Amino acid sequence: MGDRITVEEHAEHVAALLAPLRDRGAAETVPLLDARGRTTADAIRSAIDLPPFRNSQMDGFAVRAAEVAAAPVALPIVGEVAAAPGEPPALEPGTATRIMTGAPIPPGADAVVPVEDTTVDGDSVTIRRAREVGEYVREAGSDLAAGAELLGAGVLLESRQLAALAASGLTEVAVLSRVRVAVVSTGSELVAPGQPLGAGEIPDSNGIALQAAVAAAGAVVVSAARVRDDAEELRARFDAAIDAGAELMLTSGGVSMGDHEVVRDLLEPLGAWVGAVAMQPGGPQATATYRGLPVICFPGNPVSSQLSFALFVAPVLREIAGLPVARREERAVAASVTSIVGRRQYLRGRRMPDGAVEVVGGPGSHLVAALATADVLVIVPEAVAALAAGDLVEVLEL
Ligand SMILES: Nc1nc2c(c(=O)[nH]1)N[C@H]1C(S)=C(S)[C@@H](COP(=O)(O)OP(=O)(O)OC[C@H]3O[C@@H](n4cnc5c(N)ncnc54)[C@H](O)[C@@H]3O)O[C@H]1N2
Ligand code: MOO
Repeated sequence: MGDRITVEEHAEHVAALLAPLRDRGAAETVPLLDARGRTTADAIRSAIDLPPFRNSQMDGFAVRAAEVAAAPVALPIVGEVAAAPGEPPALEPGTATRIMTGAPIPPGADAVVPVEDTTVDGDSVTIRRAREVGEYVREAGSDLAAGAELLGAGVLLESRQLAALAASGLTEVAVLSRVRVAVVSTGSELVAPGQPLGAGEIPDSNGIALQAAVAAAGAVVVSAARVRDDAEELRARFDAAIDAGAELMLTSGGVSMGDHEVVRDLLEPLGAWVGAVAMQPGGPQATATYRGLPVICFPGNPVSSQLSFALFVAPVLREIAGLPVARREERAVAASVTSIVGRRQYLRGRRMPDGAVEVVGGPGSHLVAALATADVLVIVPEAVAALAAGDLVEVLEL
């Protein structure tokens, strides 16, 4: 392991390795309910007017505005139109038609008087308030005309965009395809979460964290596994992941200085970069290509591995998926903290109602439970040895 490289140098290195994933240009068509959180691949035009027909905005009476201008005016009630299939008959001059919200406006009517402004007496209605032409009438295409752009390309689909697609009669949408990722947890001590723990064993929490984080970054996990500290087992797992369609491999563990560093053992002879980044947690890192595909290797400690994904891989995957990048902001630290000069320290923090940020847990990279109570990373620059309560720090939203 040579000199430590900077966080920015490592980020650039990872981004360069992942650059080929940006040019996939691939799209896939998915049902609307599978499209939430995905990004449109193309601009989409509505084939129909929104709303599709002229309809009432109120429960009330469809009238000719000119006939009620001198309100109060009594008109005979002729017929009723509900929000239901079918075309209403034309409004006879000198009459009013009962109408419900969303019901088609009868031909000839040009205004709706809400029921609150009327008095009904048998078959007659007294319109107590005049209305302008067009009042409470929702014109066809007044939201969006047929043929107009409903959504642009690169739009993140949330429930409101899906509603607009459904309203225009679509059942599916072309979205950017997701980067296919393999997650490999290395370590002979690892067992599946929930398995009884033998002596020296721990649950594989990095596997869960990384799979969930990959999905949150808009990519998809196509292969997830644990391997023991055995380079051939890791090789077989990479080969299986490639068979499963993986375009990117992420590993945790096995990159530091011990005697059983499986990631180093397999990848260093293949030309991997294995080194150290001037940060804590997350110092030991590695990058490689395996059979032409990028492999990004995170240190095994749970905080280190989650943090490394968030800093180096998530921004690239999110950009590819069209998702917004994590927010950074400045906050005052609630209490004094110390740091290691020469390392960028990523402390775990929680934003407080008064706007300050409190550091939770210690700096240790094994503190998986404390990380779960954090909502930001508190970034202490390399040159800073200590911060006093009230000092401003940059925080990165988790
Ligand atoms: N002599 C040195 N020792 C270590 C150094 C160093 O520079 N010199 N760096 C330390 C730092 S910092 C880190 S971080 C770790 C990184 O080591 P590895 O990437 O080789 O990770 P492992 O040794 O495999 O595991 C470290 C730690 O994390 C636990 N772990 C691993 N995988 C998982 C998982 N999937 N889920 C939950 N926990 C996991 C593992 O049991 C270890 O406790 O090296 C230090 N040592
Ligand atoms: O850098 Mo290690 O990730 O501190 O624990």
